[in-house]
Amino acid sequence: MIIAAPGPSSRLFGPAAEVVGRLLSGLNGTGSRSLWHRAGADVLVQCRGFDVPELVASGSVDAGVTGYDVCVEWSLAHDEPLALYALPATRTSFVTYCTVAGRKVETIYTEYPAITAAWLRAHTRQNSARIVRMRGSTEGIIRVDDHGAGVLLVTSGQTLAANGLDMDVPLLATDMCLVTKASFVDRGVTAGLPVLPMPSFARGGDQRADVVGGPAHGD
Ligand SMILES: O=P(O)(O)OC[C@H]1O[C@H](OP(=O)(O)OP(=O)(O)O)[C@H](O)[C@@H]1O
Repeated sequence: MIIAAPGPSSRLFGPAAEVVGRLLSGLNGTGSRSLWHRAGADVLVQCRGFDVPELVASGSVDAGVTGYDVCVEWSLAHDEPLALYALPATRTSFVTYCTVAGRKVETIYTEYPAITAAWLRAHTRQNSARIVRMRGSTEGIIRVDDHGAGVLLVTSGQTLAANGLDMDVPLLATDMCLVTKASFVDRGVTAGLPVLPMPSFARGGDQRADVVGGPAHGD
């Protein structure tokens, strides 16, 4: 089996290494410059966390470890379900809508355009808002645009506060998860892991802004 996981340049490397070490026994040297490693009959390939869902969906790897947020974003953007499984919590963060109280929001800056669009559709809220895609570090532009809001990752909340963003609504909780194709069957790697559903606003059922379990930021 080939498993993809965030490499040493990723903020998820530490938490991912811990999880992957439990999934694949006999791994060595995962912090070196080598981005592939043998573990008995299995192989670990290291990459950017946000590329893991694509590698899984394409069949290039059998399974991946990355953030639940990244998997949900990929599934919504590609209209393709993936099988997501909860792993032990390492560092839970929240994908959060934020702005400055009282603003008339016209633009939403986000690294989650598909999640943002699904959430807006589910809540028939700010449907006319323009969505501008970013790769992170969105708080500054949100703050200086008088009609700006954002959907971004919040861990401690310190960055929100430091940039004067005082209104926030969590859309979903995120932590590390295991991802496979929906058709993938391997009792070994997924055994005993709870299945993670998509957020309710993306399922078309319960329309509340909910907080569903899962893992961080996939880079
Ligand atoms: O709530 P806090 O604990 O303050 O964390 C939130 C910050 O962390 C993330 O940034 P990251 O460190 O991943 O950098 P990037 O977004 O610029 O890639 C996120 O984009 C926020 O900017």
